[in-house]
Amino acid sequence: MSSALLEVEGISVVREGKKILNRLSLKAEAGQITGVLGRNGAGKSSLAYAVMGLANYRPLEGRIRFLGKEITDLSITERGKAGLTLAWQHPARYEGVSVRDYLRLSSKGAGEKDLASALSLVLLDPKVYLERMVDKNLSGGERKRIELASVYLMKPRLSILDEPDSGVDLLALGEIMQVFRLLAREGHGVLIITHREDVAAQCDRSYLMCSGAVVLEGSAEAVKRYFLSQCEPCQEAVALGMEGCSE
Ligand SMILES: Nc1ncnc2c1ncn2[C@@H]1O[C@H](COP(=O)(O)OP(=O)(O)OP(=O)(O)O)[C@@H](O)[C@H]1O
Repeated sequence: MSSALLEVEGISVVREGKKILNRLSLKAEAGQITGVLGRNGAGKSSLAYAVMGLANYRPLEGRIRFLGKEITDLSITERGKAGLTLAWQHPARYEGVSVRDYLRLSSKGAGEKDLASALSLVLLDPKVYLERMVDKNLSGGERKRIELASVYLMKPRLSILDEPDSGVDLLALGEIMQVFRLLAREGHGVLIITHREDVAAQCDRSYLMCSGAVVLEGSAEAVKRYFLSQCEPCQEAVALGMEGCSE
């Protein structure tokens, strides 16, 4: 039996008559950071939604397996219970909820010390931030970091992180990658969705996506090189009748 935590096998998703995922296959292993790299519009977020089971992203063909069991027809809630979590590209705001309560919700049983150390991991001072509200007064980057702290406390079997660097400055990025590394070292799986080759390069393995399909799989460094070499795999995608990237 395969050891992969997540196995996506040949899924296709159509939205408003457009095939946004095209027989896409990939795997994410426990204890590893897997990257999905692609330009804007490649279909990365759609892949995350399909894996999480959002209603409009049910595959027309193919299947998704998690921990060896088929989950293609499971609801979002059932997938969450099985250990899948998605940190959205744009984190939500919760008016009237303090950072402390928000973090507590994500991890039953976490004590004050755990909350503080999770905030410190994402470079936010617990003395300042535990009392703040998860509302519009937090900057986008602060909310993003708080969401990542909550994922760290939750410790799902597989965290899917959609553009975890968005709104986060370059200096903090290296530290934040360390949070994912910690999760992987603890045996959890991490799937990072990104359009930045420097983020993908820090993963253990990566996939390059173009026009809803995986066009290259390999070491993160190799995928980064391909991506930077004017995205040659895109030419292959075009040859297969897909749209290819616009650039
Ligand atoms: N509901 C929808 N109806 C029509 N087209 C859609 C819909 N959702 C997504 N798409 C299209 O599918 C393609 C993939 O979108 P997706 O958001 O998955 O890309 P992405 O790689 O995450 O992009 P970005 O890096 O800009 O976030 C895009 O061309 C997008 O316009």
